[in-house]
Amino acid sequence: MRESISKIQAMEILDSRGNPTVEVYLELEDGTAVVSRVPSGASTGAHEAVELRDNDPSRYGGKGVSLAVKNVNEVIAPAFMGLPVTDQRAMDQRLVELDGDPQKARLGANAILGVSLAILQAGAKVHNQPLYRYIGGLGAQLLPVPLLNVLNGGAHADNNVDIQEFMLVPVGAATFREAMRMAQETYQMLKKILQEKNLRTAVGDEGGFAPDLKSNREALDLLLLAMERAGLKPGQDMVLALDVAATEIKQDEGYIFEGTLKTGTELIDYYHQLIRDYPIISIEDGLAEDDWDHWQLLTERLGDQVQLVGDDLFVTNTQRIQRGIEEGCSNAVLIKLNQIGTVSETLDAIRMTHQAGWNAIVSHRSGETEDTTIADLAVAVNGGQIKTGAPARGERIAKYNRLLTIEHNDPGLEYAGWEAFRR
Ligand SMILES: O=C(O)[C@@H](CO)OP(=O)(O)O
Ligand SMILES: [Mg+2]
Repeated sequence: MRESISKIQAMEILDSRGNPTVEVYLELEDGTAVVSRVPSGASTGAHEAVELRDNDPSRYGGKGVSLAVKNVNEVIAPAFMGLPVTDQRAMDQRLVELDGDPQKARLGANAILGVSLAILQAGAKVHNQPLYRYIGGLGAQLLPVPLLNVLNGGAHADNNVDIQEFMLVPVGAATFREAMRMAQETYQMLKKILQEKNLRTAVGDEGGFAPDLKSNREALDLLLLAMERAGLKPGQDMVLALDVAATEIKQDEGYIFEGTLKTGTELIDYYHQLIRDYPIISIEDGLAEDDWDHWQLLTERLGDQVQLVGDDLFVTNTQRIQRGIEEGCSNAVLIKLNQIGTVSETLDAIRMTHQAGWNAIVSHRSGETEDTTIADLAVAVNGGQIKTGAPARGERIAKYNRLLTIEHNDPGLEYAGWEAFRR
């Protein structure tokens, strides 16, 4: 059969941080060939599927992925020869069973995801459809609002700012193209303002600037200034989103925030004041991955005023999302393919999230490649939002360019705009 797999071959390549990651080449009987590349996080959650690294200090300081590559070539490839790529769910199920470990620790989620993504791409080619149509069918109608990380702190930068990501959200644009122009002009203006103030314009892992600042509020003030000087109205044309990545600042007794130890409740008070003072539409990981009680309190207090996104809390895992829905923890889920390891399980996580009336935000990792699958995924599931870094650096731009192309080629799609936040 022409859609049967005739070759799967993995190799070690490098991600945007220069760390090794997995690339998978897959070929069908009829010669159709595809390549997938796997991303990698830095502020990873403890409950994520396992990214298999070699732990051999003589290669890449122990970060090599030759074991994961070997697992693809020697374990997965032989088990998939001759199988058709068009039943994604069956293929993913087979991958999950072949591994057998709930966290995919045996073969590695990086090995498994590489194959799952390659199968997805090959399936789209067999059907002669763009990836977003193949995944989403005729239901795919929305171009996502980009959440652009333009100022970095935390684990993604070498500065003294403790919120990991400050993001621009161009909700007021009429099209995706206009959203990118607004974001790009604000990003360039921010650079100019930093230069005027003699602040560093070095960038963090996702392309956002990483200046040393006195406080998180100073960062927010700079962003508002940049918007205004770019001719935009904060709160109308553009709003802000944060990823606190609070798991990274969690200690046994509380959270180390702005130099002092704070309780979960004090952090919630802080966010409350922050959303009164700034046009913030979304706060991700405001609390740590296992602090369910404070997540519940946060949602009770602020859930009707702001989007509260669980990233490390849920790790794209339906068991954890289910608990969050039952206990009223957050009202949105960050979606990362490599946190769970297969395309089908990722789609299940999105479906569960949407069924609860919550938002699903498709996201990159801080370590990325030129793979653009997440751009198509965001369109396919009508997620309405995508988080994929600054409007700079090739590996982030690749996703934005893919969305510009999709918009250009398919005038039937609509930019989500404010609607994305009114689920
Ligand atoms: O925390 C996050 O949301 C991500 C992506 O921005 O970072 P990392 O990939 O390092 O987990
Ligand atoms: Mg996060």
